[in-house]
Amino acid sequence: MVRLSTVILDKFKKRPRRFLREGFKDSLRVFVQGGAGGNGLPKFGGVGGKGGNVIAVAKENITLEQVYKANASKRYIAPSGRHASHNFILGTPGEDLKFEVPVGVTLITDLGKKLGELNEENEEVVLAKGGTGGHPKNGFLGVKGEAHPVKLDLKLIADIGLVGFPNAGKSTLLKAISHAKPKIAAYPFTTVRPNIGILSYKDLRQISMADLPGLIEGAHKNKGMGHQFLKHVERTKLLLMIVDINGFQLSPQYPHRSCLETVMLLIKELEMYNEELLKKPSMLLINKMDTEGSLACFNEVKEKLKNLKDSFKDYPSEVRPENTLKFCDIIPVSAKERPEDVEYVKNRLRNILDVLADLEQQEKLKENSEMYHNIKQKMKERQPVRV
Ligand SMILES: Nc1nc2c(ncn2[C@@H]2O[C@H](COP(=O)(O)OP(=O)(O)OP(=O)(O)O)[C@@H](O)[C@H]2O)c(=O)[nH]1
Repeated sequence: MVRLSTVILDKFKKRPRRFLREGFKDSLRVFVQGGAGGNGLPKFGGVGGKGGNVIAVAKENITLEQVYKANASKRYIAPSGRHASHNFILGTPGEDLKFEVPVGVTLITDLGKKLGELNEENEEVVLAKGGTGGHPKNGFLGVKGEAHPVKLDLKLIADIGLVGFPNAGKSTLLKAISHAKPKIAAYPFTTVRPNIGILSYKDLRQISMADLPGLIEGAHKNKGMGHQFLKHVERTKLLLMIVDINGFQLSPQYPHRSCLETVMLLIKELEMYNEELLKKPSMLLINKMDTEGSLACFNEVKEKLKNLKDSFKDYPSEVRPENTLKFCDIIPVSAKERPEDVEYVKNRLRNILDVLADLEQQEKLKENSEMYHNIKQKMKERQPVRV
């Protein structure tokens, strides 16, 4: 009887949701320890070998999931240096232990010290230094290597970060505009991990776009998946916000939000996460413009969207952000029904990114010429005095 009820209970037991089991890993905590230095040999003045360092090396096309699978113990301990001996008066140093991590990882200790950021293929950061070998100054005793846990915090590097509440059409747009194959369904939270799509242009220019899911009203209070994915926006050059012209309602117990309210709420969530995000260049897409009554609705809100800050006063504080994003473009589209809209958006995105790149270049040149000017000035001041 007991067995029977266990079997029945087992059947109805809430199963873990698939996405929770196979979740996208964007952080991993590992333990690193540099090798100990070998002892010296006082009798002959021998010096012990230095311990090996633990080094993280950035690689494209590798995920944190793979890093974890490659070493489930999550311990990286570099070999020690050899002791000095009669035959080898200088102990052989321990080899460095290198392991691969994805490009885009920031390495932080538990005390919050940032050890480095890996943004380019083959870049390296030393996570734990090996100890020095024993020599006269340390009494010929090898020193232990550094040892501490390190958090590998992955922030995707994409040119464009796509944000919107669930069901707005993020996946539909990403699929239409790039080669990505995200899941699409008529219910919220289909996307539970960031998807990256590549926008390819005829002249072979490529732009990456990350669909950042899971954002809902109240995410800053850790509702839903909270701000889990918003950290990825920090590294994008352009924010692409997408909202449904018909507004949004998470579920019947939540209020229905109009299109304008949705835009405000999204800005509010970004602001609550990091107000610096509001300084990013951005573009707003009003989606599902093929649905009934959408044009009338858009004509009604168009001006308000252009002068968003002026509309704030008409809305309660729960909806209203303190500041706003400045949209370079506000474009009505149908991501699902009108490929021409998608093509237009694709070209506008490229134009904005190209302009941004030009500005960045000019800024760099200005900085450089200022730097040269300063150097010249300083050199003049320090010219040797002729007697
Ligand atoms: N009529 C219409 N439906 C659309 C349009 N774009 C998306 N949809 C539909 O809206 C629903 C949600 O689309 P998704 O692309 O999955 O939305 P999402 O924002 O990625 O949703 P999450 O994965 O929950 O974050 C799907 O049923 C789509 O077919 C559009 O332009 N017009």
